[in-house]
Amino acid sequence: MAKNPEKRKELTSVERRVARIASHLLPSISPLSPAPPIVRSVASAEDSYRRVHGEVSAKEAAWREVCDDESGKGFVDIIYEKALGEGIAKITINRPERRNAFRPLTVKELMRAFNDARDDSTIGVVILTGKGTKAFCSGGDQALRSSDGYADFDSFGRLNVLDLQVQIRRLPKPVIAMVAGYAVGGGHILHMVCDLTIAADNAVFGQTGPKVGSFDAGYGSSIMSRLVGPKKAREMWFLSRFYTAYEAEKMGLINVVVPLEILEQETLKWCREILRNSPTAIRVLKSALNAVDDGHAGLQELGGNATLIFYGTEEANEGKTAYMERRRPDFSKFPRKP
Ligand SMILES: CC(C)(COP(=O)(O)OP(=O)(O)OC[C@H]1O[C@@H](n2cnc3c(N)ncnc32)[C@H](O)[C@@H]1OP(=O)(O)O)[C@@H](O)C(=O)NCCC(=O)NCCSC(=O)c1cc(O)c2ccccc2c1O
Repeated sequence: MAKNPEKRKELTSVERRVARIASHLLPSISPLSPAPPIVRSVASAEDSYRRVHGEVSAKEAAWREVCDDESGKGFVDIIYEKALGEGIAKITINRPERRNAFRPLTVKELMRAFNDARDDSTIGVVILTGKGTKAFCSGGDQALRSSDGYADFDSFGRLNVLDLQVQIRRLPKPVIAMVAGYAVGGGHILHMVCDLTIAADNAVFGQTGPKVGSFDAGYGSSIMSRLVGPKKAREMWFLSRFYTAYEAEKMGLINVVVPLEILEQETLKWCREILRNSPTAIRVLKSALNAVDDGHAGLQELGGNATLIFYGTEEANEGKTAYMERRRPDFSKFPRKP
């Protein structure tokens, strides 16, 4: 035992730290001994991390409908809402009589709402969902399918949901798919391009393309393969079966399954947890997690974030100020960090 009181204090502090770390670790399990019951230690339940950050509220949100955006066109196929006093936007596909199948107009409105949520600096997270409990989205409206895509009010067809997929992927805020009922066909791809998926226990997931003469060889294939692995992705596309929420969770296709009755409550909790965290950290992480798969476009997004952060520094400001003052910039005081 150290005699010096300072040294003794230091030793005690080290011992306490080691004990705290040890309490977070599971005991090692010998292959011969039965697995010990996993007991959550009181210490870890009351650690400083939890004391500081604590639980988020599970209260209902006070939704305020956004009836229009700067285009002044209003919304017909979607409902766009923002939670009063919270940084949460909710975009709902509102065609329940068609199991929330999308037509070109639906997609255009979704893009306008996502654009608004992106530009609104009070919004930190966006929920995408479907009206009612029977479907999140059943994909493209097959009644409007023509030889060149989907046509509603135009004399030509479109596959404009592909632009929406890219928009969600590049949105610098997390997008959460809140899924009740069917998420199939192009609707299944929409949940996959979202950052997180929270599913009700009645949710059903799957691709239908090969049964209805369609396929998505873009994100619909590549992201799926990333999520569930190449073998399972082949199974999902080639057989075009449907999967329960629990099967989807096991496959890594979604984040969590909750009872239908608490779907929105749980989604709001996830939103609130995200909103407590650093928006810049979340923004850069989203682009970093996508960068490797999105090639040049992914790097551009990640690189743009680096520029955005750099513009806030004194070093970057010296460059701009020198230009404005018609003088040579002096970067000599900025360290070349190791
Ligand atoms: C989703 C279902 C499994 C639900 O079955 P359920 O028995 O519960 O309900 P009904 O079948 O009776 O449907 C009620 C009502 O809704 C209509 N409806 C449902 N889905 C659609 C739809 N996608 N298009 C049009 N209409 C739909 C249905 O006809 C009923 O109407 P009533 O008038 O009879 O009441 C089941 O509905 C189902 O299997 N739906 C079809 C799913 C599907 O195949 N979707 C299309 C896949 S292809 C696609 O989405 C797609 C779109 C794109 O834009 C792409 C772009 C680029 C590449 C690929 C794309 C792509 O693949």
